[in-house]
Amino acid sequence: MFLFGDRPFWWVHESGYYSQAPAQVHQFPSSCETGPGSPSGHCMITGAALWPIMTAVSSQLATRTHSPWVRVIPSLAYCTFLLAVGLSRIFLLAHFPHQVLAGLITGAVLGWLMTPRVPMERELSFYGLTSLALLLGASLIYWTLFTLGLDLSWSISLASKWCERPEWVHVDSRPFASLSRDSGAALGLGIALHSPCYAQVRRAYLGHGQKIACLVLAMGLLGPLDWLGHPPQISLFYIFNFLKYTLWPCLVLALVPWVVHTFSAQETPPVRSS
Ligand SMILES: O=P(O)(O)OC[C@H]1O[C@@H](O)[C@H](O)[C@@H](O)[C@@H]1O
Repeated sequence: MFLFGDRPFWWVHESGYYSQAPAQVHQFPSSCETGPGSPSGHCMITGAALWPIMTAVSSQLATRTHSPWVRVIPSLAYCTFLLAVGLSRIFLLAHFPHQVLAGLITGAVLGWLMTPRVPMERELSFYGLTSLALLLGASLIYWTLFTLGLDLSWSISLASKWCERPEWVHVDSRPFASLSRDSGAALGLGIALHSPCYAQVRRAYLGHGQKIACLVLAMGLLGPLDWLGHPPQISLFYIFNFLKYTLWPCLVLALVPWVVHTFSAQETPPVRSS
């Protein structure tokens, strides 16, 4: 039940503490999150996702510099950025401070635990089954609790009720949107890692210029792809969301590097052997 925290933007109205003198709260387009408040998803996901980057940069610096001050820069940047994310979540009334703290700690622990365990060498069936287990497991828990009288969508109703503007209640903040995203990404990771494009690029060496080209091309493709796939019907949205996030790892890990590698290999004149 501790995962069911209220968010401040609806709690001020629902708690009854301010029934005598109604509180005026200022909301923002990103205040109206529809999931439960505890722990903060932004802090947790950002903390977990940046952990491997922070540790990789730290170890690079450790091998290249002897200054202990330089080596702590990645950790300081990590903490400062997360602090900013956490403060912004509180400022927006999306969270109470303890929910942000719980998100920060959970994110760092997840990053620390999962970084050495990224499944890169597993069979495609492993990724497919992981995706299926996520989808079926969460749906089963949802419908079982729903049948027992516990509606896990309670937070969507409260967010919709107390959000200042209906257009600020984003459908992609719903818990099932996260589920379709994560299960799609798990499947996409497997497809990408087992694709012929990835098999070619993993043996190739990409120079700095090619890496920058990959980044630019990936950003250029992911932007429009993110914009697509917002059908008004909720079940269609989940299906589109799943497909979109299945495609993302395929683009980023396999297709884009393959295109850049193939294209730039044609541009580079072959090295003559003496
Ligand atoms: O709990 P917060 O900080 O408002 O973050 C909510 C977000 O948390 C993320 O974990 C989810 O993937 C998003 O879909 C969701 O919008």
